[in-house]
Amino acid sequence: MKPVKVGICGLGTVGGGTFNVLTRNAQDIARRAGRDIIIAQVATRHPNPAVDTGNVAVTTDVNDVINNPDIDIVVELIGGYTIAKDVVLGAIANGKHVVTANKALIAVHGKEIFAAAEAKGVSVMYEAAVAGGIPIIKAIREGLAANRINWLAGIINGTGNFILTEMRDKGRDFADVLAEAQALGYAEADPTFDVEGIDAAHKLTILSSIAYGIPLQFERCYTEGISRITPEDVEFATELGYRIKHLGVSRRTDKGIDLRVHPTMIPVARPIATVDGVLNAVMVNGDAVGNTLYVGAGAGAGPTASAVVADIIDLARLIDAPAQASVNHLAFNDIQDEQVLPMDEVETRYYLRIPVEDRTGVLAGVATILSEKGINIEAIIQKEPKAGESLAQIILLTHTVVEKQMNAAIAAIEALPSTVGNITRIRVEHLN
Ligand SMILES: NC(=O)C1=CN([C@@H]2O[C@H](COP(=O)(O)OP(=O)(O)OC[C@H]3O[C@@H](n4cnc5c(N)ncnc54)[C@H](O)[C@@H]3O)[C@@H](O)[C@H]2O)C=CC1
Ligand SMILES: N[C@@H](CC=O)C(=O)O
Ligand code: NA
Repeated sequence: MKPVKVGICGLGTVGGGTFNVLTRNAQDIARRAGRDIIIAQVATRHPNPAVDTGNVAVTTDVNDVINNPDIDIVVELIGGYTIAKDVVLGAIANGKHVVTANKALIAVHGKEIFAAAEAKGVSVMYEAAVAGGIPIIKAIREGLAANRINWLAGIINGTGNFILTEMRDKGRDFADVLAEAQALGYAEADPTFDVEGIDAAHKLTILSSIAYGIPLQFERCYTEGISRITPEDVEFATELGYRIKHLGVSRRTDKGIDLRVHPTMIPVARPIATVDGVLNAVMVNGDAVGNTLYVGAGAGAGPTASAVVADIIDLARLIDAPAQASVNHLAFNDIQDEQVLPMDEVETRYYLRIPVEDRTGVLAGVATILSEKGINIEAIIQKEPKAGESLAQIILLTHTVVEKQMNAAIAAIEALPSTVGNITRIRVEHLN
């Protein structure tokens, strides 16, 4: 059978990994695809010392790849919304299939991109865009296709999980661990995307769309990062039998889809709570299957290339088939607009850390406000001031409460004369 020819745009961490995996595993890949897959051309601004491009044509102009009549599949591994979008739309316009790892592009411009692809009868594949090497898109879109998905929750940013793990296990400094994640090729070009939760929100947007058949709506995803987590909270969480993880959570509720990314305390007994380092993990609950859990490396050259190459193989196998043979870009034929629950309406449990004056009656004052707001306390501890300090801390866990009630309670407790400074709030999920 005629070989399939691939053009790779971007030869950085993921592009380099993709080149190397396609080359190293060429024989097995050909056996799986039913034909040879050949790298016809590469476009990159900078050479990658980890890659020997050998006889493959290398250019600095992506248009050479997009307009190369020999190329069947364009692989976009540049990142960002500008050149990457031109590459993807240009390739589609030229009737080429596309593989991308670019979650920002899919989450924000996916609607336009998929419409263009469908009009041209080509496919855009993006398994690497969510949870790196974990085949989570395939799992939800195909493996769980029989189910009504009730909820999903995941550690979907490798950089963030690596930072939290190193801070907890080795007491390392946030900035120092982030620099290491950048050196290892885990972080985004702009690392605030990792630490402020934007990257995880891109991924949750994509996962939720394919899980529930709703539009991609990144702008409606509540997003909070990990930059304000303190070593103190990590320590108290451990003492209470929890781990702090940066989680993307989406859930079908009577009032709409709950869509949020934020630091989350999870009981240590849940398997996802002990998924550490650059590993990602996604739990998906379907009405027929129950709970399922997927774990693997969420970032880095090899793991991400694993997903990119799997998409290339899927495309190569179906390259002569009619467009209808391919799975829908977002899993459903009809995308239905369901309301995304405003954050104020979300119901969850909470951890609060309240810095207070060290005197009697303070704990009772806090408990009274919570009771007035209808908030039930599950556990409460008062920590004496550390040596040389004057502030005590009240640490508490609540039962489930609506976010707006919790906001009102926090405002009232912060207004008490005995409260000194801001309250830290971390949402708690039991995931069962
Ligand atoms: N690094 C990772 O672990 C993962 C990255 N991704 C996504 O993969 C994509 C690529 O990320 P990385 O490989 O980490 O980035 P990178 O910065 O290592 O590589 C980007 C590559 O694009 C090239 N490039 C930039 N502008 C170009 C232009 N105008 N023309 C031709 N080449 C150009 C650069 O020379 C470089 O080779 C991004 O969308 C990222 O979000 C997805 C999953 C994991
Ligand atoms: N920066 C991302 C890369 C993979 O998507 C991450 O750290 O998860
Ligand atoms: Na994936």
